[in-house]
Amino acid sequence: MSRKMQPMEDELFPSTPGKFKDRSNRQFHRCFTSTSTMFLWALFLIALTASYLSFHSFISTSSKYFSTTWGGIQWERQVRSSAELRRPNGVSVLVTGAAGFVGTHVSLALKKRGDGVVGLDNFNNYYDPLLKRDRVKLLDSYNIFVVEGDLNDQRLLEKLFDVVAFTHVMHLAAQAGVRYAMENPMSYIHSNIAGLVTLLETCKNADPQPSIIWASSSSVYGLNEKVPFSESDRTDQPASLYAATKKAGEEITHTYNHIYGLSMTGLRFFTVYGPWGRPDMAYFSFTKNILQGKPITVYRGKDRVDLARDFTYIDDIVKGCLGSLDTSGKSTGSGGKKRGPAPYRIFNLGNTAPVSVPMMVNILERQLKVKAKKNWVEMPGNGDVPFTHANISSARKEFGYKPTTDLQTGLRKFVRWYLSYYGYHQGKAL
Ligand SMILES: O=C(O)[C@H]1O[C@H](OP(=O)(O)OP(=O)(O)OC[C@H]2O[C@@H](n3ccc(=O)[nH]c3=O)[C@H](O)[C@@H]2O)[C@H](O)[C@@H](O)[C@H]1O
Repeated sequence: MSRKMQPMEDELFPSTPGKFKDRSNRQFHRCFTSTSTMFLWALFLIALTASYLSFHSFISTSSKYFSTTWGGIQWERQVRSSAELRRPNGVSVLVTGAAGFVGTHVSLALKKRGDGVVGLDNFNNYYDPLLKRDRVKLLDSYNIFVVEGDLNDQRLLEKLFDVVAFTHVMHLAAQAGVRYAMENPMSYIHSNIAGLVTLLETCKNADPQPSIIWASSSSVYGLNEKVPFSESDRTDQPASLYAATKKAGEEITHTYNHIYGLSMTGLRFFTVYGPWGRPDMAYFSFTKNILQGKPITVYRGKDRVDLARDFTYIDDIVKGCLGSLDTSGKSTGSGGKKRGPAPYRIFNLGNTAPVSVPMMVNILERQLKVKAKKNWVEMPGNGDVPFTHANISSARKEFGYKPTTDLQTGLRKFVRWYLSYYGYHQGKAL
């Protein structure tokens, strides 16, 4: 090694100064040539490494969100069969978030009246994915096919529109939960902003364009103090990132309505509850804890003021979803071009009868015949609002929306479902 190195050292540091210039010139060229070659090689290696890394991160990001399980003749057959109409003038609906709480109920209701339904869900683990799988088993028994995939997978969305000319999209997929936004803010951007835009991009290009009905939220009213909340009230003071993404959704859908002629209906749901509900919500987690003899945390406002919600039963919400779908009016564009103005609507879907959280706990205690162990805690500043109360006159006028289930009746149905789903043995819910 050292012997091989010797000549090169000699060349670089000549022992005869007089010959230095000549040799150094030649050497300079050779040196320059080899430096530039090395430089090019280094560049090449850097580029190679960078492209490997970005490809690797693309693959891992994609595999996190995009499932490759879709496609193929059998898959297309399932999609088509699920979308088949079984009534004259039926509609074919793509339901996003079909394995979710509201998505499951709406899919069933559409199918039962003879409409074609195809579901889409990414089965994320925000809460127990087993519950989602069980909901899908129920849907499957009604021949509703739920495609596993992410809203941000535009190729999948385009494929679905290639296979079925959906007349409507019932867009219920979202990152839900008000307080979780502090833990995982980016999941809200991924689903409620990026996912929404990907869906709208696909819908705007579809020919024919579908009409879109989608889930906004009562949380957009944020710190609004005027009661009951009307659609024309202020919605520029969100109290959580969740609320902010839903409000952004209302603005984004307006843009697509304005530029591309997509018919848009946003539904502001008020604390929806019922059988097959979301385990992260208070009425659900309280039930679990009460049955297991564990304490529950009940938030209170300043000066020990009770918090209140306009709890709305799932069957009433389903009626509101179908009513708004049936009156949604057509999109006017095609191939990404608007041909005329299309409907842009926003509706509150609430119960118009707020109930305090301690009262909700009280009803649960009576239904479960178990006393709750309550920890009273001042409402942390984590996105909650003190109360919600819907004015539903717009929805009533447009499509006869009229909620009929009070909290007591609705919670009785929920508790019956909960006990049959999770089982109840020797005083312990499983
Ligand atoms: O209408 C909506 O648009 C939203 O409704 C729902 O949000 P919220 O109305 O906040 O429901 P939820 O979490 O059940 O808390 C209910 C009450 O219990 C209180 N609460 C909550 C948890 C707890 O441990 N203790 C407690 O007192 C809490 O302070 C609150 O007063 C959906 O989750 C949300 O995704 C969105 O759809």
